[in-house]
Amino acid sequence: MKKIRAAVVGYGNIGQYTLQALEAAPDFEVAGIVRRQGAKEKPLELEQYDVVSDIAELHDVDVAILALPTRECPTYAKRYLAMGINTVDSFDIHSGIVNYRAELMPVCKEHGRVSVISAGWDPGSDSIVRMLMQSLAPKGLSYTNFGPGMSMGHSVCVRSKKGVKDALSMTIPLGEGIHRRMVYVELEDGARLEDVAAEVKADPYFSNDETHVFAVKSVDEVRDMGHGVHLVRKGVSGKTQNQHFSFDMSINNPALTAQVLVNVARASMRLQPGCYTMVEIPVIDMLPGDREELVGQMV
Ligand SMILES: NC(=O)C1=CN([C@@H]2O[C@H](COP(=O)(O)OP(=O)(O)OC[C@H]3O[C@@H](n4cnc5c(N)ncnc54)[C@H](OP(=O)(O)O)[C@@H]3O)[C@@H](O)[C@H]2O)C=CC1
Ligand SMILES: N[C@@H](CCCC(=O)C(=O)O)C(=O)O
Repeated sequence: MKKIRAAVVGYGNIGQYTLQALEAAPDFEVAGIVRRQGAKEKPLELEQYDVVSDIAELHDVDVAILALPTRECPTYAKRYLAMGINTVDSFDIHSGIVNYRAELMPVCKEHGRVSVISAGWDPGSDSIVRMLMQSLAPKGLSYTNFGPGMSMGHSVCVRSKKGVKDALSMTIPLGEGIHRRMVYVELEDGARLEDVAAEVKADPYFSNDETHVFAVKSVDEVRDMGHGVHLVRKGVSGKTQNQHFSFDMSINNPALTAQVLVNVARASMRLQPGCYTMVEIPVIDMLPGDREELVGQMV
């Protein structure tokens, strides 16, 4: 069977784990890696692959996996869809997802392509669990409690601020879906901690949460990419109260995000043109293998 040709766009944390997930998948082949610096200083593990600065230099790309800072995803997605390439990304600004989907929908329709947005673990697989729990007890309360662990999205956001060389944002659960942000920054020479802290606290990624910013000598010495979630719902099924559901996981953040991106890249090849979030995709389309066999094994 013909393999799906996927390009990895951006070779940071998620990009590196995406390459591993593609190499482990039976139905994919790597079309190449797109980096801002192209093939300059090509890492050893990329020796066998085309590394380019523009996706147009790669041939027959079915799907581009955008392993980019969230705020860069819309620009790249629109360009690639217009080139006839499906896109998937892990855009994680929850309040921006509806608008982002509306922005990409006409582009997908015009070019007959598929984009799966906000696919990771949150937003992403957690969104499916939240929706399933809500359907099982339509009345009630749900809470998503993260961590403690490293948020890649929040860390990327802090790294984009002037005067920041490197950053780690840890998410600390306070209960009932409330979190504290502990941010560790390595500053550029001459940068002032109070200026950086003010910019971070004003950013929509942080502005709704209690946030503390600390300067450290080396972010590398304090970084651990573990994370997790405890999702709970207590509510009412039909007219019966006190139904209690929970979902837990403890994970390596970029490894899980990358696996989900590969799963939705696969699903993108099976969907009608349009822009989708994960809750809109049949879960079975995210797995490799024969549909009948999967139904037989897992239903
Ligand atoms: N939905 C979810 O569950 C999750 C979502 N995420 C999202 O994944 C995103 C990426 O995280 P992570 O991999 O840790 O980030 P990194 O910073 O490690 O990697 C991003 C890569 O994108 C490229 N890049 C950086 N800046 C720009 C720019 N301005 N324009 C174009 N390309 C750029 C670089 O690759 P190169 O130098 O090769 O060009 C960089 O290494 C986060 O922003 C987060 O929102 C992460 C985890 C979970
Ligand atoms: N989008 C997150 C994954 C979910 C955890 C989270 O949102 C958080 O720690 O705040 C990330 O970028 O790591």
